Amino acid sequence: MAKYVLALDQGTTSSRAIVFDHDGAIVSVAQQEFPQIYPAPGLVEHNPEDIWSSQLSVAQEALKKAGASSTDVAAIGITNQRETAIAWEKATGKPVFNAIVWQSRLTAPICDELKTKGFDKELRARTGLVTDAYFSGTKVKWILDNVEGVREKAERGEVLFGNVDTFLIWRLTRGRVHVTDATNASRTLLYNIHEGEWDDVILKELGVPRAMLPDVRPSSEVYGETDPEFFGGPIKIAGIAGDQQAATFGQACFEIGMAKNTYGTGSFMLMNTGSEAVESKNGLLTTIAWRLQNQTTYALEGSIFITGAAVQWLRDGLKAIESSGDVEGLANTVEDNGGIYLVPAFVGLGAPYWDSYARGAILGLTRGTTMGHIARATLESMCYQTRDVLEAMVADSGVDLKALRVDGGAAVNNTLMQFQADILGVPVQRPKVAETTALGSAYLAGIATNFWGGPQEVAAQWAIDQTFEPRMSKDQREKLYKGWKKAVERSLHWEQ
Ligand SMILES: Nc1ncnc2c1ncn2[C@@H]1O[C@H](COP(=O)(O)OP(=O)(O)O)[C@@H](O)[C@H]1O
Ligand SMILES: O=P(O)(O)OC[C@H](O)CO
Repeated sequence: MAKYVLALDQGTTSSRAIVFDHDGAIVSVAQQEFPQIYPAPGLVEHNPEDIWSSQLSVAQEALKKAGASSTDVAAIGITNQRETAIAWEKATGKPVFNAIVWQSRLTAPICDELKTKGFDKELRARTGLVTDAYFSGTKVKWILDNVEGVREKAERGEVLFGNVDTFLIWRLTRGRVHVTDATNASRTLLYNIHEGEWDDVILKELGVPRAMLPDVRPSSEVYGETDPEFFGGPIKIAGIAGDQQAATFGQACFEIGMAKNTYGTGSFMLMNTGSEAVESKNGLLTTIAWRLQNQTTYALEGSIFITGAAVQWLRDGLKAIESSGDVEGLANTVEDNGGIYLVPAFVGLGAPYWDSYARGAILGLTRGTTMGHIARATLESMCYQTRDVLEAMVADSGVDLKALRVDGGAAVNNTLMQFQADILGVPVQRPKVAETTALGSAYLAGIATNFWGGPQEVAAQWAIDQTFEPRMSKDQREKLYKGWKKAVERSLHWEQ
């Protein structure tokens, strides 16, 4: 009998594989970073072969560490950096261009044109998304328009498109399965979230041939089996979700009004809005949280492009710290931010500002400023941005958040989590299993293969590691936040 589920978590900076047991506990983990490609300021790409080879190798390593063979594994769940667009030749599986990463501003001019035409309103109504270079649709259009010969082949169905989930499944099944799930589809700017289909009006406007698009399936079902060669025998692929949706599932946010925030490269807050696709009037996205047996659950999302990546910049760019974990000690060399605000608009700003042309800024510098203040301002910027999206979420949903569930690589930072609770005025709950993204995709795969019973079993397994209660006075909280809003103002439209 199968004892485990294997989760493949293909993130922006690393590929991870985690083996979970029936209690939802981690049995083994393997992780590999892979190269980031920055062709020009504001552009970010990955080599799809790096994505594939790192992901396959960590999957094999995680199974080996667990001492597991293919028959020990009930299923594989796939979760992925979302929106990142890949196109490849059907016959050979060979990518026709680099993966254009979600962060890349490459298609900002295409988005400007769509907005000038007024098509942004159609896009918002049909997809729940704003017209921004973040999403896959304009990236696919760019590849079709700029890589020679691709458009003709795509029209004949000889070049296929997929997000990272689709590409990995194509490779794992040796070209037998071309699918995605509703959560990933809802991030493409090509999918009608109300009708549950690729949207012909949008496909026509962007000139994207339907023949190149994957089948859109629920987030939990058996899509196919891995080629026996990879893991010594076939394993069912039975769960797919974009990483932020998978984390929302892994955090057991099953009731309307429950929300989680993930602190990785960027931060993404999702609030469950049930069977209703709530339209945002405050700069958030309406997205699909998951689809189980054709029942769609929606969410409001606040997507923040840079949070943990600003800590990486302190490490790699400024060389102020040796490892990301050192930021906490450096920030604690000072008592407060000393009036410093850092706006990490390195690739523009996402929710709720949606300004591709904003750029990073450090404000309030004096002769007394130390690297400690800058480190503190970096951590605080993660929390202020989260407050920006939480305010929008409360305004859109009418729900007063009782607690925020947190996860992601930076959530281990207690100083950060305490400041987050202080600046929101809401308790912050960190769960025992911090790998909620991988866990969520494991649950989706395990539910499809009867390894787990359903969401109620997931909710029963969720447990708190630590709660951070707000301790700051309201006056102090509002004063600090006012300073942030002023700093953001200064960074907007910088490149225009
Ligand atoms: N102790 C820490 N304090 C603040 N940020 C941290 C800490 N540890 C890691 N990070 C940041 O968290 C991010 C890694 O988180 P992870 O969830 O693995 O990201 P992703 O899935 O986006 O690649 C990095 O950007 C890193 O700088
Ligand atoms: O890879 P992560 O964890 O930074 O997540 C990226 C998001 O899915 C982008 O929308």
